[in-house]
Amino acid sequence: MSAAAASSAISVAATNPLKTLSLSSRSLLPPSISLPSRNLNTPRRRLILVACTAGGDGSKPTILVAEKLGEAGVKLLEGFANVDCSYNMTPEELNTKISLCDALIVRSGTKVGREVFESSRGRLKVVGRAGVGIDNVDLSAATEFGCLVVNAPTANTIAAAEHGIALLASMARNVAQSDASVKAGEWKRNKYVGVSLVGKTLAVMGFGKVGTEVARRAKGLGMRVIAHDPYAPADRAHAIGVELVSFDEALATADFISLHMPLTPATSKILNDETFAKMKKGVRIVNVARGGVIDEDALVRALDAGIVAQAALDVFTKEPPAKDSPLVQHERVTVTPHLGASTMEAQEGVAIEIAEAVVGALNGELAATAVNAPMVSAEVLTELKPYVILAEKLGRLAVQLVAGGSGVKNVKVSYTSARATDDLDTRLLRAMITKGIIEPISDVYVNLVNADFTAKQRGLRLSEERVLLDGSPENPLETITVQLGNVESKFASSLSESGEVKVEGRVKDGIPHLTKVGSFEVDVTLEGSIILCRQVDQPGMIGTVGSILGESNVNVNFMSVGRIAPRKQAIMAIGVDDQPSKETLKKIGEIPAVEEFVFLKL
Ligand SMILES: NC(=O)c1ccc[n+]([C@@H]2O[C@H](COP(=O)([O-])OP(=O)(O)OC[C@H]3O[C@@H](n4cnc5c(N)ncnc54)[C@H](O)[C@@H]3O)[C@@H](O)[C@H]2O)c1
Ligand SMILES: O=C(O)[C@H](O)COP(=O)(O)O
Repeated sequence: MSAAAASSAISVAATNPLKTLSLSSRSLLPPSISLPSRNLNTPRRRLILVACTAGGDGSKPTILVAEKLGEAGVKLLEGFANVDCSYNMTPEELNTKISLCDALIVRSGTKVGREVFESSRGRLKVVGRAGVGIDNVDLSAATEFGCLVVNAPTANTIAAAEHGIALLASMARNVAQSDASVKAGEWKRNKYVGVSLVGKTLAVMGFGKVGTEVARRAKGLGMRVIAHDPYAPADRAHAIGVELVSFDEALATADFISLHMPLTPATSKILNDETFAKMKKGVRIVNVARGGVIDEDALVRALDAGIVAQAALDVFTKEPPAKDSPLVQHERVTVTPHLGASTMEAQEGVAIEIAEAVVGALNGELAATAVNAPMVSAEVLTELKPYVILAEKLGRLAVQLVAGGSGVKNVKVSYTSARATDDLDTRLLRAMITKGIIEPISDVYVNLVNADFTAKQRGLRLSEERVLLDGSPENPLETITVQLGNVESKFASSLSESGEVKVEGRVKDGIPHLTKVGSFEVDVTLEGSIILCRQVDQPGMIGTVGSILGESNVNVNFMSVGRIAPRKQAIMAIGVDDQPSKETLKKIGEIPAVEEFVFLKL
C-alpha cells in the first residue's frame, strides 16, 4: 500500500473478560515438556529436542574435540564416548573427520560453517562451544541440519573480568611498551611515566556478568565506578556502589571506559567518530568484549587526535587482525590475542561445563544452555505459529521502548482466550516473549529449552495471567499483552496509566498485528519495522508523514491512527518495509504536530 493511499483505521477492542486466572511464573523446564492438543482426549505430544540419543545401536558415540579443552572435560567425555582430540585441523580435515562424529567441541578459533554440517551427512548431533560467544558457529545451518548447539556461558566470566583489570592496569603503567623497550636494550624511565587509577572514573559499558565483576574489582582499586546498561537493574548496581548513568554521561565523565556489552546490531561500532568526540580528552579504553563494538578506524583517528590517550584490546573485528593493522601497531595501544577466557581455572571450568552439556544432549536430555531451537510437534506449531511470532515481536517491541529506569526485570503477560486454561499451554509463547525481550539486548540465544533458565539468570521475573473470554474457542488466543514494569520509556505514550511499557497484539487472518500501545488503540501488522508517532490529531498528518517516507523510497505496508478524542492527541503506527535513513526520521520529528516518535525494528 502506498503511503498516500493509507487511511486511518481506528480499532475497537473486542474483549469480554469473564474471569481472570493467575498463573505463577514457572520453574526451570521440567525434564520432558509436553504441549496439550485442543482435544483433551488425544494423547499429549512430546516436544522432542533436536539432539537425539547417539549410539542407539549400543555403540559408543564419537566426539571430536577440535581445540584445546581442559583435561577434566576430556576425562568426562572419555567416560562416555570415543574422544578424538585433533587440534589445528585445516577446514578440509575437519570436513573429512566430521562424517564419523556425533558431537564436535570447539572454542572461538574453529569456524563451524554450513559445509561442516553438510559434510557430516546427518551424523553430527551436537556442537559444543567451550565458551560464551558462538559467532563462529552457523546457527541457522545447525538448526536446519537438526544439530543442537550448546555453550558454556558462565565458567569464564571471572577470567574475562580479571583480564579486563589486567589490561586496565598495564595500560595505565605502560607495562607492555616499557617491557618491549627494556628488551630492546633501552632504559627510558621518563618516557613511560603512567597514570594512577585511584580516584579516577571508570565507565563500565554493559553491566552483565563480566561488567559486574570488573566493577567490583575496580572499586577495590579505589576507582569511582559508573556503568551504562539500559537493561540492568539499578538496585544490582547500587548494591556494589555503582551508579547507572546514560550513555552520553558515561562518555563525558569517564577517565577509563571498559566495554562489556555483547555484539548486537545496536552495539556494532557503538564507539565511532561521533561517540569518540563526546569523550573526555585523554580517555583510556579497554575492550575484552567483542572487536566489532568499536569502529577500529575511528579509534585510530581518535588516538591520533589525542582524544583517546591509550587503548588496550583483547578482541578485534577480524581475528587474528592483519599484521600491519595501524591499530595493532599503534604505539599507545596494548593488544592481547583474545586471551580473556584463557586461564587454567576458567578452561577447566569451561571444559567441564561443556562436556556435561554435550554428554547430556547426546543422551537426549534437555540442555539448559542450548542456543538453537528445539523441535516442536508439527501439529502444535502449525496452530500456534502466528501467536508464537506475535509473542516474540511484542517482546521485541516492548524492550526497544525501554530507555532506563530500574532495569527490565518485571514482565507481566496477559493472554485473553476463550479456551479452557488447561487447553492452552503458554510455555512456547512465554519462551518467545522472553526471547523477544532478551535477544535484542544480549548475545544470549533463547528458545523453549533455555528461556526460563535465561530469564532467571538475568533476574527477569515473568508472570502470566489468563483472561477467559466468552465465545467460541476456535482460536487459541484473542490477545497477548506484554507489560514491562518500573522502566522509563523512549516513547512516553507507550506507558499505561499505571506506568508500565505496555503493548498488545492479536492475530488477524493468520498475521500478527499490534493493536494497542500504552492506552492508545492502533492496528498495524508486525512485519518489517514500525514508526510510532504521537501527534496532535489534525487533518493531513498521514499524508505529510507518508510523503516524507515516499520521497525517501521507504515503502509503507500499513498505517493506523489511534486517538483519545477527535482533534486531541493521536498515535500513528506506520509499518515500513525498509529502514528509513536518519535524515528521513529527523524530518518526521520536525513536523510541528509530532510531539514524539520512535523507530522500532521487529
Ligand atoms: N575476551 C574474552 O575472552 C571474553 C570472555 C567472556 C566474555 N566475553 C564477551 O564479553 C561480553 C560480555 O559477556 P557477559 O558474559 O558479561 O554477557 P552478559 O550477557 O552477562 O552481559 C552483557 C550486558 O550488556 C548489556 N547490554 C546489551 N546491550 C547494551 C547496550 N546497547 N548498552 C549497554 N549495555 C548493553 C546487557 O543488558 C547485559 O547486562 C560478551 O560480548 C562476551 O562475548 C569475552
Ligand atoms: O566467547 C567467549 O567465551 C570468549 O570470547 C572466549 O573465547 P575462547 O574460548 O576462544 O577463548
